[in-house]
Amino acid sequence: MGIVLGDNSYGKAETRLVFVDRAAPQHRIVDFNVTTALSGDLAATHLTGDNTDVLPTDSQKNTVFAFARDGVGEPEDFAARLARHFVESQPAIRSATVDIESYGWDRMTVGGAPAHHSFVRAAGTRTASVTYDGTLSVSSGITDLVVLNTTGSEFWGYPKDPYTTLAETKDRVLATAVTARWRHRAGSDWAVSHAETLRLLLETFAEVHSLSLQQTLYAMGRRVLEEREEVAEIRLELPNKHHIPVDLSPFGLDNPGVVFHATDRPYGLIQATVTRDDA
Ligand SMILES: O=c1[nH]c(=O)c2[nH]c(=O)[nH]c2[nH]1
Repeated sequence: MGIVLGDNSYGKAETRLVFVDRAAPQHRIVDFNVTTALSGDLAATHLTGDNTDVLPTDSQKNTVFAFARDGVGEPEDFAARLARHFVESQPAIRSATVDIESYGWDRMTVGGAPAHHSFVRAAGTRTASVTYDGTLSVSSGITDLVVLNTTGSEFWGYPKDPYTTLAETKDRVLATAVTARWRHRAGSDWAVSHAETLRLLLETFAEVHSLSLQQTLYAMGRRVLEEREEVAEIRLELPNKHHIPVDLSPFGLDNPGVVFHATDRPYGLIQATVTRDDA
């Protein structure tokens, strides 16, 4: 029986980096969660414990902070800088992936004026994932973006087997927490590309009259590919955050679509990649 080492990588997960830009009286902040993953000729450490080629994960964490000294810019650019650095400075490293979660902070309004140094956490988390192995591949995304339509959603026409109890509906609450990740086929202004893609995802969620969350998902992905030519493909993961109408008849009350039980588990999970047929 032969035993061999398969795919492997190593890095520092979840380095929490906060950068405060004090250049103007109105401060700005960047709040990242950075994960590095390096791979290459790393058999020696696995097989014999020879660490000649193992840049410590502690050094990787330190690099994240050192590279932030003069500003970090867009998450895609910061991830690319780091990924390139690890491959170009470490002979054994062939490929580096840097994942960043970027938490948004909105400036507070205090006494009707924009605050100088006070912020409130924004909804949703922007994500970027960059791999450098001689060429750069860049994906951007969003996670934990919770959205809800109070109407404009139906679900009916499904098969009924002996275990089906779900009532068909022509009007339900549709809610989800969007996780989306899209691969770029060309570089672009990352901030604009992200803001516009997010706008398209949200607008489509709001505008589509939904016969299923699957239909909504596909429409969201399709709209992004139609309007953002820099995007090669997009993957969406949409948990169906069920809102179940409560039967109030035991209390002698009707419920004309006003009282719901928002359940958190279990939840339907709808996932798909929407791609170009030339991607
Ligand atoms: O939009 C939906 N898709 C499903 O596949 C499904 N299944 C279910 O129970 N409710 C729903 N809703």
